[in-house]
Amino acid sequence: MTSRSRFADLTDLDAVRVYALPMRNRFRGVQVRRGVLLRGPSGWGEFCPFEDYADEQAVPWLATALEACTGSWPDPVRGSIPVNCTVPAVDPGTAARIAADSGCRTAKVKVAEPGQDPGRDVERVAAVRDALGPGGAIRVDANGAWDTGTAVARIRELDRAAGGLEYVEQPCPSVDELAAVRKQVEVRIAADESIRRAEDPLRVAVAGAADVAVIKASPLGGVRRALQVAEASGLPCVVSSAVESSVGLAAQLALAAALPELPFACGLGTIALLDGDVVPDPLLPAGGEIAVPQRAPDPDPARVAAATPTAEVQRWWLDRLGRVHALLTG
Ligand SMILES: O=C(O)CCC(=O)C1=CC=C[C@@H](O)[C@@H]1C(=O)O
Ligand SMILES: [Mg+2]
Repeated sequence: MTSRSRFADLTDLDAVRVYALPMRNRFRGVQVRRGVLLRGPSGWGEFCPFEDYADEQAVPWLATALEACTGSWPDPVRGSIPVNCTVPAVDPGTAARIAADSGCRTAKVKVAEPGQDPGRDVERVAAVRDALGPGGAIRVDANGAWDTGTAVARIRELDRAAGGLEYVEQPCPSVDELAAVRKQVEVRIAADESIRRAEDPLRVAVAGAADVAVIKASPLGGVRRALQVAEASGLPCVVSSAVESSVGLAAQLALAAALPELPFACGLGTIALLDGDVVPDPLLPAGGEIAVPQRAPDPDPARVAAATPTAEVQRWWLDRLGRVHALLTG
């Protein structure tokens, strides 16, 4: 890919559409997911850094969107991706329903939600185990909320409630804390927030901080970059989404499809978290797997029109896109 195609002039894009899709349950403090769909010579891409991210942090997200709409993805080595369903920090009944309705054999359960009692995590995990039955796999994600002592205690408790956890994602904020926790528990540790730059997975591996690397194309600057990072890490990788529409999710599926090894289900069953989509055939799992599309699906104009936010919100996103593009190309 040439640098010209990767960092296209924004005026080369022939469509730029801001969307806003409500979430079925609050997730990561977000109730409405927003972003921008971009159409270029190779199709559609999506720019959707979370709204609390600084412009600098959003730069690799734009590189990912431009790779999709002006460049290309690596060849896939598999045609479908096993995925987990994602269970937000909801009540046990809702958690069980999400897991059962998904048809997935693996569930990722959010825990350590700020302001929630830890007993709620135990109930949620137990309800998901009941819904999945003994053959399913359960992983939990604490988003770095615990100190090491709390992590060790909670992981043991949640491992019992789950009847065995597959892994715990980012129990503590720092790499050193992950390494310390990993020495004290039997459950595998996965690093997510600790992997945001190309050199991070290696740092995590060298520190003995994780058994699994969670890889996301957007913060790493695209499918090709993320693939290189994954291969350099030497760790088994799980590809996880950024809770995009199906347009952006296609890039994450392309990454999962191109990894030489894929020993775990990926965190790509996230369209179910959104109430709606911008494409006619959302990239939802069937039988716990998502078929890999050859390119991002085309948004449907009527759905995009229905998801178009206020003029003020559109302006905010277009201004952000312009600033981030200037940083990317500057
Ligand atoms: O991995 C999944 O099952 C879904 C994606 C997911 O959980 C996340 C996507 C985007 C932001 C994150 O807070 C969150 C995560 O921490 O992994
Ligand atoms: Mg995570």
